[in-house]
Amino acid sequence: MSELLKNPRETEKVQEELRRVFDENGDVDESESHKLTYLYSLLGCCQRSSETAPSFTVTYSKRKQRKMCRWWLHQFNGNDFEYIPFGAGRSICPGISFGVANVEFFLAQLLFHFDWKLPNGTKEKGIDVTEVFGATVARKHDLFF
Ligand code: HEM
Repeated sequence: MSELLKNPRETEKVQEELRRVFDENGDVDESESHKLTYLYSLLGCCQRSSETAPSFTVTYSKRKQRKMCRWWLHQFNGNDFEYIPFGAGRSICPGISFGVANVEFFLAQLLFHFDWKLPNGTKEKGIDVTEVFGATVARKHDLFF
């Protein structure tokens, strides 16, 4: 939501897609979700640039346990670790489908039914996207709109 508010042109494009696909239906459901290519691309970008789960991938060697920062792994191009918002390997998130479906559906509903505006003359550049790290990554300051 923060990224979309910072990029109104992208918001318009994704709303156009959603409203075109679900025009007849009048509401968002799973029936046509395979047609939401722009929404999926945006979600992919956001998951890559702003991770939800800052946990560390733990790898084991014979003698020691090594912790490998997954944000750092995101900087790798051209191998299997370039996109791992749900982790990888044996401890990969088992809730991927449930998690993705909920994020997509919730966001798609809000975009379909509402036009998002920043309050009180706030400019896109004024949105503070500072994050704090814990069990999950969260905004440091609440997002009001
Ligand atoms: C968009 C939503 C979600 C994101 C971004 C996410 C991300 C992650 C990440 C990064 C890990 C660590 C993987 C690793 O250590 O390599 C993880 C683990 C895990 N996730 Fe998720 N997750 C999401 C939703 C869910 C949901 C909905 C459930 C359960 C219903 C779930 C259950 C778990 C469990 C049980 C683990 C531990 C797996 C293990 O250590 O064997 N997650 N998740």
